[in-house]
Amino acid sequence: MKDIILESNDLHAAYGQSMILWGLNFKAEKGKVTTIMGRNGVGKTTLLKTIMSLVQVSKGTITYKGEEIQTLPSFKKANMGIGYVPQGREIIPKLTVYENIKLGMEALGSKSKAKIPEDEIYAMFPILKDFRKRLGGNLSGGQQQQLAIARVLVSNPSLILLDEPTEGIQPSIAQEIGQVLKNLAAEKGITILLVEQKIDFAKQITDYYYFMDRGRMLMEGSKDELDLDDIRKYLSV
Ligand SMILES: Nc1ncnc2c1ncn2[C@@H]1O[C@H](COP(=O)(O)OP(=O)(O)OP(=O)(O)O)[C@@H](O)[C@H]1O
Repeated sequence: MKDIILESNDLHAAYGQSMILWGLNFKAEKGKVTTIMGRNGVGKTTLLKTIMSLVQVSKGTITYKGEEIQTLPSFKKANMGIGYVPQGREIIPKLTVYENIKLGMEALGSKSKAKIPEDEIYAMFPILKDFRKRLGGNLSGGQQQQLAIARVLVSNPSLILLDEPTEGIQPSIAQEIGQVLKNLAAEKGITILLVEQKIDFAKQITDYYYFMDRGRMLMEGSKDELDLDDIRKYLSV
């Protein structure tokens, strides 16, 4: 049987009176990359925010490692091993690269040790080692994205949610980031839930796809089942 880490059932979420997620069902399997695609404004970011309790669930459930988590606060979810890399990265511009990474470690508390130590992080993203003392705000978009992933990694996640990590970054860095994410899933068993609009990036790393439309899942399938040309057409309509 597949080892499902995260699952939603009949998930509804709204901003005030405006319902955005309308009974959404999906699953993310352990150690796999699950990608949610869909046109602008269909609710992809809202879904990740709802998983993190930044938007409240109005109906339905979210289950993480067999436990219902839809009513838990964000910090608790972070402590349970759910890492979130939001759109726009949200690194602290006035702190150095090292200090930004340290913030991720501090989230663990003094007793725990990062399972992925700093050395390993620097091996994944060598540029962060070179720029350890540089201010976060002085990094390029791609370097900031790498830093945001590094910061989440030192907090020992079992699951990482990423919101359009390739937005506004050059293709060669996007490819490097894709390779790191793929390795984290395949070698460390970390589950990746990715929101992405760029099909060429998604194709590089995805095991299973979902396509969202107006707050519902419209289509799903494994990388072998889906015809990516059809998807391309659908996304560009
Ligand atoms: N804070 C908010 N308050 C009210 N409505 C919002 C808020 N944030 C987003 N929305 C609306 O919710 C809908 C879904 O937005 P969301 O950002 O989740 O879509 P998305 O699929 O991630 O799109 P994009 O790719 O453009 O980020 C949109 O109609 C958007 O205008």
